[in-house]
Amino acid sequence: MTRLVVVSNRVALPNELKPGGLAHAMRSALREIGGIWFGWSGRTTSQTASMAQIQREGNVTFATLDLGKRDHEEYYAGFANRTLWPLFHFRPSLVDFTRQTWAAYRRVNAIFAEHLARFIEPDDLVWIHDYHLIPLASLLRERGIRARLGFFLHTPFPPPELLNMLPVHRELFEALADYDLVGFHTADYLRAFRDYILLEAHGEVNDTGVISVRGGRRSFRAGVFPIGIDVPEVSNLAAAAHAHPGCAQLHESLQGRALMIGVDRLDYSKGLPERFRAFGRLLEEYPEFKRQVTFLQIAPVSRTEVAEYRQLKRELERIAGGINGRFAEPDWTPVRYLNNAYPHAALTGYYRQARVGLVTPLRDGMNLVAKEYVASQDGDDPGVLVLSRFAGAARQMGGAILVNPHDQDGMVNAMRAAITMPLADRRARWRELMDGLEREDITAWRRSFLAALDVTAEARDGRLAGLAA
Ligand SMILES: O=P(O)(O)OC[C@H]1O[C@H](O[C@H]2O[C@H](CO)[C@@H](O)[C@H](O)[C@H]2O)[C@H](O)[C@@H](O)[C@@H]1O
Ligand SMILES: O=c1ccn([C@@H]2O[C@H](COP(=O)(O)OP(=O)(O)O)[C@@H](O)[C@H]2O)c(=O)[nH]1
Repeated sequence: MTRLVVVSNRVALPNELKPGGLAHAMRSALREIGGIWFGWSGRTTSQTASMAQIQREGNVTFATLDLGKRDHEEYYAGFANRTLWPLFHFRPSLVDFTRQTWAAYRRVNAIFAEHLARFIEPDDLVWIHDYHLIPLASLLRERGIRARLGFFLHTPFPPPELLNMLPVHRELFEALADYDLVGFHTADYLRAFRDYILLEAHGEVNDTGVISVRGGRRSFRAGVFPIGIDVPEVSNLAAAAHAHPGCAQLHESLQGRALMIGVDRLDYSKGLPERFRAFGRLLEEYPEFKRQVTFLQIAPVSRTEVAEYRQLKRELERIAGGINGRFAEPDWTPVRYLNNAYPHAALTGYYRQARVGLVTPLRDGMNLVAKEYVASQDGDDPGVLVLSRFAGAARQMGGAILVNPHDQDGMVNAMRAAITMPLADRRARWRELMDGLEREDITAWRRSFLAALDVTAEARDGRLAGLAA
């Protein structure tokens, strides 16, 4: 029987609240069909564990590993989040490359491969996620694993001119060819990947999308699979959220003022300083919004092991304090800035109360908050989404007001247009956006990727059988 084995650095263990789109998305996908989820436990110990811990919830088995302090620091906080994350988010000046963290990245991937190889069966579909685990297919193949291996990248994939700044780019990116299928959120990322293969890996892409490398000895596929959300689940939570005490308190505290909301991990890719400054400019240029609009930014801390994330936290405290110091009045605080994480039962209710959803990253693989905001609205009186053109979600969500977060005037105009948009326009935009969310939801994402992986590997086995005959 075919089993699904999901592998990711971040695992959403039962009853754990962990902000981050990948964990939320995989939780919904696995709950639907069951399977095994393997990854880091989220705990660091003195030494990386020699045994995976197993726990079960319904039809999902979680197998997780504690990472040693040094492995975690060099692999997760080091190569994954100080080298690859800024590189994939078009921030070369933040890229910090060392041979030491590169070695740790390969070491931890080899540990993952060693554990996984023990329980992968030949008929399994193995779905590996994100930039933490790029070398895993090669390491599993070296250990004799013949099962179907798929990889999905949740971040952007930048053009080759950026990627080739990484001293080890060939070794790292050519390893993607050992998967049967490589998936991206958008056609832009796929194009950049194909360009990389043509220019740097001397590969070829044929008319049917098959990519061949290593002088034609290895072929695989790559495709576009935009991640979605569980629309009815989010909509139902939002509709029921008025009963949630936190939602009722928020409603009362607004005293009829319009709410603008942002919900993001505290990450420099999310464009938070730009968003805060644009809100300050809005109040300066359009004083009629003073006392009429409140901006709530939920920004749970993230990756605090990395210095840039700690600096960003200080910067946002300074900007929010500056805006409040300048514009606040005894009974109105323009910016409410929170570092706590909230469960979906509360978040969906906050989204529903917000006249405007601000999702303005400088770069983002997809951005699920944009989709959750729309699915949480009341269709009779929906809010308006202001969305960065640099989020993968912008490729599917043309019904939002699209902005360039580097353009402060444009951001101010977009905020103003969103707050004042007439009901008929809000309804029309919302309907268009909801149609898209329902068409390309979490189930469609999971099904289309796994169906393509099934076909791809069958084709590969056919070729291998043909070669052997
Ligand atoms: O695991 P963390 O280091 O705490 O970070 C959380 C996740 O952040 C990134 O999420 C991405 O996946 C989302 C779903 O596809 C997508 O919408 C978003 O644009 C991405 O940023 C990261 O890629 C994950 O690996 C992390 O788990
Ligand atoms: O306090 C919070 C903040 C965020 N999230 C969730 O974290 C995910 C963020 O995913 P997104 O794709 O927007 O960005 P990422 O953090 O993965 O880069 C979304 O499902 C949010 O609802 C959450 O549950 N609680």
